[in-house]
Amino acid sequence: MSLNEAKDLIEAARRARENAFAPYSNFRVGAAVETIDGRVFAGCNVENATYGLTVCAERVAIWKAISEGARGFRRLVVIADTEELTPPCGPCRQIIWEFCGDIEIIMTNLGGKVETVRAGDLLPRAFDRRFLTI
Ligand SMILES: O=c1ccn([C@H]2C[C@H](O)[C@@H](CO)O2)c(=O)[nH]1
Ligand SMILES: [Zn+2]
Repeated sequence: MSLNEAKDLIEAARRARENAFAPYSNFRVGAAVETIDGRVFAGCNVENATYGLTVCAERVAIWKAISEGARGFRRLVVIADTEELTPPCGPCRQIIWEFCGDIEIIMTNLGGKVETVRAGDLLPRAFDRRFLTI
């Protein structure tokens, strides 16, 4: 992966972040996932007055992709306005593992700082379908 190649994906996440519905936390997040065949699906966090119903940007992006029939992902971008780059939360790590496996996760901020990490490093020894021997 070259960061240059990821420019469009980062831009998609940055644009999605502008749609964040975050009146409660004021913490705006964007995400974008790229399929193996090059399609991009982006999402933002969507909060709710019942706080626990809030959905993160990463899950919105992935569920948009899945609901459009996309399968097989290459990389995922998450963008927020933090100096220490914002990683996916615990529930999102599980969802990323379910649909994307050991994908490359690109974390970035509005200033252009970028770090990459693999999903498997964020969620070691994950529970997944391999354990469901039904
Ligand atoms: O990786 C993250 C971390 C947090 N949030 C959202 C959830 C909530 O709306 C707000 C504060 O946690 O940020 C995301 O969308 N993605
Ligand atoms: Zn999350």
